[in-house]
Amino acid sequence: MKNIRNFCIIAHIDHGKSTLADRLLQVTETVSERQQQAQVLDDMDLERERGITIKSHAIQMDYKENGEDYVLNLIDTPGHVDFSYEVSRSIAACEGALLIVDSTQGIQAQTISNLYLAIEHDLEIIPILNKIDLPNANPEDVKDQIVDLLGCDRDDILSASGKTGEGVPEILEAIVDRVPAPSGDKKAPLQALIFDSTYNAFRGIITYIRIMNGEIRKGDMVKFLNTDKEYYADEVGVLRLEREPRQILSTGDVGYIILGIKTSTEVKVGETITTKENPCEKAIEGFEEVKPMVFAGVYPIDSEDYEDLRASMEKLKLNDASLTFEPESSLALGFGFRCGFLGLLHMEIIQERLDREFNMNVITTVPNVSYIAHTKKGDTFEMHNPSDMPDPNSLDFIEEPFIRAQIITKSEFVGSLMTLCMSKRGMMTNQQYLTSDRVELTYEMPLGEIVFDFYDKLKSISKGYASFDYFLIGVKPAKLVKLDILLNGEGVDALSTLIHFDNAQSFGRRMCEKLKELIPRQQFDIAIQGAIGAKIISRETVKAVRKDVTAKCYGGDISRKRKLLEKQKKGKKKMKQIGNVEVPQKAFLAVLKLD
Ligand SMILES: Nc1nc2c(ncn2[C@@H]2O[C@H](COP(=O)(O)OP(=O)(O)OP(=O)(O)O)[C@@H](O)[C@H]2O)c(=O)[nH]1
Repeated sequence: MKNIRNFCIIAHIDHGKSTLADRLLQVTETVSERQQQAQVLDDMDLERERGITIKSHAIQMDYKENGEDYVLNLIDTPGHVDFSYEVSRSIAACEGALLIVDSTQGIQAQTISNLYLAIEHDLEIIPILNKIDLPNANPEDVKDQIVDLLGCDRDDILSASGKTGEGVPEILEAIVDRVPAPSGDKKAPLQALIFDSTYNAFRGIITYIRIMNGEIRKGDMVKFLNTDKEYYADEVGVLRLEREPRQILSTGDVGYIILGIKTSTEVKVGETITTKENPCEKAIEGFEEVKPMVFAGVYPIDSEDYEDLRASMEKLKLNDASLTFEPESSLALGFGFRCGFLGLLHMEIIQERLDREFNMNVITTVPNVSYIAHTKKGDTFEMHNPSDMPDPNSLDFIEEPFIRAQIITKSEFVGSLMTLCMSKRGMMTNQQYLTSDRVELTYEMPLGEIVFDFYDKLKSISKGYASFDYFLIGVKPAKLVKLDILLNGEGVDALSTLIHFDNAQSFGRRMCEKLKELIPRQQFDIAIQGAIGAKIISRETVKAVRKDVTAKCYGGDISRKRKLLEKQKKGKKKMKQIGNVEVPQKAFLAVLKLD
C-alpha cells in the first residue's frame, strides 16, 4: 500500500489535462508506441471529435523510482461545468491532484472551483504550469497567480508541456514524493467507494471503485450498504488501457468490479460496497446526488418511433446515469419525453448520441429550468415544463432557481460583461482584482437566464477571455409569464417558454423574427404570433411560395429529377408537421439563437 499513489488531474477546460495524461502514459510505458494516439483516454468518438472530456477515465501505471516499484492510479476528469459532478466523484477516490494551469491563459473560473473541490477533500495539490512551449506563454505572471491562489512556494510549481513532454518526468517524481500513500486498514471489513460506472453490452454495469479498507476477492458475496442489496463479484480487476482481471483488490487500490447488474439505477455513485459475511459498520460519507438543471422535451420526428426512442433512452441512461426522463405528450409533437440534463452541453451531447448511436432523429424543445409554483390553495409543485404552469388566477407566486456565478476576465471587458449580466437580471455581489488586469466578478443571477445563450455571449463579448463557473444557491420569487407561439392561429406548445415579465415583450418579438428566418416558405402564408394568455404581443408572416426543386432540371432526365425529389423528401424528414405548417427541427431551438 505504501507504494500506491492515487491522483487526479484537474483544470479549467482546454488547459491540457488529457494531453498531459497522454504523456504520463507514454513515459511510464503504459501504452505502447502502437497504441499511442492523441488523447488516449477520451475514448468516446464524440470526445475525440469535439476535443473535450465528457466522462472521467481511470488508468493504472507502473513507475520505478530509486529502484522501488510504484503503482500510480490516474483519473482524468472533464473540465466543462456541465460535467463537474464527474470531477467531484474522482476527487473522492484520490489523495492528490495535479492542478494544471495553461501558462498562456492563467487561472480561470474552473481552475478555482475544481481546486476548492480538491481542497475540501484534503487532497495534496501539485500545481503545474502547462503549455510552456508556446511563444505567448507568460510563466512568471501565471506563477504569481498560482502562488496567490494556493499560498504555496514558487518552487513548488512545476513547469511542463504536454506537447513536447518537457517536465513530465519531474511530474512523476513529484507524484511519488508529494502525494501521500493511501491510508486504511487492510484487516478491517471491506469498505469500497463507487466513484463511477459504465455500461457494457455484454457484462452489464462495470463499477469503478476505490478500496478504502479491507479487501475484495473475485467470487465474494458483496452488499451495497445503502440499498442493502447483495451481489456476486463476478470479476474484479484493475484499469489498464483495457480491464485486467485480478484475484484480489486491496486497501488503497483503484479498480473495477463486475456484479452482473443490468440497470444503471441500481448503481449509485457514492455507494459503499462491503462484504455480506463481514460487513463494515459505516457507509463512506456519500456525495450529493446529481440533480438535473435543465429540462427539455425530446420527441421522435416520426411519431411511430416513440417506442424505439424509449428503448434508446433507456440504453443511453445505462451509460449516463445523470440523464433523467419521463414520458410526456405535446399537442404539437405527439408522444415524447421530458428529459433532465446537467446543462446545455449535456443536452447537445445526448441529442447527438441518440442520433449517432441509435440512429434516432429527434426534436428537442426549448430548454427551461425547473420552477416552483405556489398556488393560492397552498399547494406547491415543481414545474419542469411551461405547460405545467397553472392558470394565473389560481397561482399565488412562482420561485426560480438562483446561482452564484464567478466570472474571471481581463479588465478591459468588465464594462460590457456587466451590461450583459445586468440584461440577464444579475446582481453583482463582488468585484475583485486578481492582478492589475484580471478581475473576478461575482454575480447572483437566475439560472433560467444563463441556460440559453449566456455562455456564448460571454465568450463573444470577451473575445474568449472570460471564464465562467456557477453553483446553485437557492430559489427566489420571480415574476414569470408563459409566452406562447401560434402558427396560423394554432398554439405550438413545444415552442412555449416561461419568461420574466419585463423581458417578455422583446423576447416575443425576437422569437417571431427568428422563426420567420427558420421556417421555410410554403404554399400558403404562415402567420407567426407571440402571445401571453389571450394577448398577441408580436407577429411576423412567412410569405407563400412553391419550391419547385426540379425547376433547374430542364431537359427530360427523369432519374435526375427523381434524385432531386428524393433529396427533398429527405429534407422533409427533418421537419415536423404542425397543423398544416412544416416546421424544421432547428426552429424548436430558435430561442437559443436569438440575437
Ligand atoms: N502547445 C501546446 N498545446 C497543448 C499543450 N497541452 C495541450 N495542448 C493543446 O490544447 C488543447 C486542449 O488540450 P486537452 O488536453 O484536450 O485539454 P483538456 O484540459 O483535457 O480539455 P477538456 O478535457 O475538454 O477539459 C489541445 O488542442 C491540445 O493539443 C501543450 O503543452 N502545448
